[in-house]
Amino acid sequence: MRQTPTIDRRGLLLVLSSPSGAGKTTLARRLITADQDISMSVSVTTRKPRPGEVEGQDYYFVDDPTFKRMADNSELLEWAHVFDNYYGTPRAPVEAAIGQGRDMLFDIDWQGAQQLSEKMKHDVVRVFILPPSAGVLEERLRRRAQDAEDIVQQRMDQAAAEISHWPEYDYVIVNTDVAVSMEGLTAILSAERLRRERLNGLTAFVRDMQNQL
Ligand SMILES: Nc1ncnc2c1ncn2[C@@H]1O[C@H](COP(=O)(O)OP(=O)(O)OP(=O)(O)O)[C@@H](O)[C@H]1O
Ligand SMILES: Nc1nc2c(ncn2[C@@H]2O[C@H](COP(=O)(O)O)[C@@H](O)[C@H]2O)c(=O)[nH]1
Repeated sequence: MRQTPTIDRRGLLLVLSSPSGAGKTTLARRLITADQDISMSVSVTTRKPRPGEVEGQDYYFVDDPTFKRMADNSELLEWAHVFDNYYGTPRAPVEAAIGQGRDMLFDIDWQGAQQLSEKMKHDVVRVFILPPSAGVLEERLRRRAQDAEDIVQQRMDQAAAEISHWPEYDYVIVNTDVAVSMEGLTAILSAERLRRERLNGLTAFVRDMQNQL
């Protein structure tokens, strides 16, 4: 059997944003399980853990002074104030992954997506997840049953503002059915991995071939 040659490439940063409850955490978890070549960026947050959330897996849960110190020391690649709490992306794992040609997945809001795009423009692929309707969004927030009523209401109140950022993204997926959304997401990832600009081993590969011709 003929083998496809391996061509070195830069890692990419796949960003998922959406109004709260549209399903990005659900899609992110599935993608991480299905694809061994992408790993999750674990954010730091001052939010309290939800039932079942695991330290170091869902988030690094810290207090306000710790978050401030990390931001002041440039340990965060981006950070934002979202729904009365601070959230940020630790810098070191992202820089290591990119250099080693590994991909990273981000579940961050539009402010984080903007900051990441400014800093690492060509490495970032942005996907906006929309719910099928406002009614379904509210239903999902309630069915998750992990936030108090006032928090669900606050997130619904913010949904229109969040959604207004969709034109800043490279792709948009309407998350009606998880399996169909996953097909879209994996297609995006496969195509983006093949982009010529990311294949930094391509020049050497082609030159070798030309020398053999
Ligand atoms: N396509 C779908 N069909 C039905 N339910 C879904 C779908 N996608 C996600 N859900 C459910 O909707 C709820 C919210 O999903 P999830 O927590 O993934 O949203 P999120 O966008 O990550 O929210 P947040 O921004 O608050 O973290 C969960 O209970 C999840 O199981
Ligand atoms: N800018 C950033 N936004 C982040 C980060 N981690 C999560 N988030 C976003 O916050 C809201 C709320 O999340 P929840 O877990 O409390 O429901 C959601 O939109 C996330 O995408 C981050 O590091 N930076």
